[in-house]
Amino acid sequence: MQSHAGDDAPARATLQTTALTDRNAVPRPAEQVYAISTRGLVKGYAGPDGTTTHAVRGLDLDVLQGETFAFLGPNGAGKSTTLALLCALARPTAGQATVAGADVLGRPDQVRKRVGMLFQHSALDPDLTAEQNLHIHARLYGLRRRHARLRATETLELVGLADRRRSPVRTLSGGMRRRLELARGLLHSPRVLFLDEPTTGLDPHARAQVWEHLRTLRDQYGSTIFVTTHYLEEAENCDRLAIIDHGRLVAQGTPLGLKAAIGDDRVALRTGDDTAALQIVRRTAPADLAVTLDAEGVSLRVPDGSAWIPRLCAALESHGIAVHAASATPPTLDDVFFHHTGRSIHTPRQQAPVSPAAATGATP
Ligand SMILES: Nc1ncnc2c1ncn2[C@@H]1O[C@H](COP(=O)(O)OP(=O)(O)OP(=O)(O)O)[C@@H](O)[C@H]1O
Repeated sequence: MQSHAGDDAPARATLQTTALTDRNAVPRPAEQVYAISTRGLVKGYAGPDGTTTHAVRGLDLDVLQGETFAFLGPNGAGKSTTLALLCALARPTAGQATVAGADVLGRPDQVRKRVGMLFQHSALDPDLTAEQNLHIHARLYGLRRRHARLRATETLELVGLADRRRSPVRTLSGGMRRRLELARGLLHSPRVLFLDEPTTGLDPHARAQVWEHLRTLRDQYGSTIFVTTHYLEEAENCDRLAIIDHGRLVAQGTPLGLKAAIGDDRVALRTGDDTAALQIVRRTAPADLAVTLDAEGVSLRVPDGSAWIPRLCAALESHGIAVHAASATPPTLDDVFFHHTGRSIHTPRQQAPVSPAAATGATP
């Protein structure tokens, strides 16, 4: 396994010492410190009818310390289950994971102490004030009374709620409640913050505010942030992302890198006669390219899409077909998802494959 945030890291200390004392030493790249590292992580749920739902199937994941990392996948892909495993709230069926320097199987108590969590469902008491909610949670985390008060004040300021500290939670907007949850998750200064779909149900303005605070956390405090989401634009906000589908990791990288790997632009044409246009475009484009017709018109994927537009328009117009609109769009993260899974992230999920529990127990 790699070294982790929170290890007593003698290797890192050695590296720094070497750089200071040995001028002839060959410079080495800074050692990468992982806040989260998993190998072959599996979680199966036994069903009453003797089948097993494999929610997570052999996950290998590395998240660098200080990184904002998105875990992107459609409903039922296994995101919440992975989060529960990484926060040591559920035991893996197989595999291993180290989070904030502690092993989730060997030291689940340490993992829980070192991470902060924001669940999909609110853990706030609506009748207590923002401040009272934080005090209670700080005491539950084991913070002494004075320290609890101090951290409540600090975290309320961090999420922009200092002026609402005496407001009962039920009077706060949905966005403010999410930010208060964020403050709650930060009370004990966690090394890694996990957020399960933190902006689901929020309007775009409130969503942007939550992200503003997450970016502050990363930029000012170097926090490691792990966010599950099915919003493509949220994954775009992150330093890196992993795409999960049916419990398996299908791709991992930076948003730019993943999109660049797809390469091709999407060219879409709206014409006076899309059915006839489909045939002309098929004859004009290279033979191995798939040209499709849907509600948005005729489309195809080609490298350097904008260079193809004049060529296709000329071919269509020479056959008397008027082109009303033409566009070339670089790949999106949904295209990346499509490339790896054969469907859009917004397509309703097929029934997850199940297998007889007795046959495996831990089969990914
Ligand atoms: N406690 C459980 N018992 C049995 N099956 C479960 C349990 N929890 C989750 N599952 C199943 O495991 C699979 C993955 O679920 P999970 O909640 O991890 O997905 P998700 O990506 O977080 O979905 P969502 O975005 O809808 O929350 C699904 O098929 C789900 O029905």
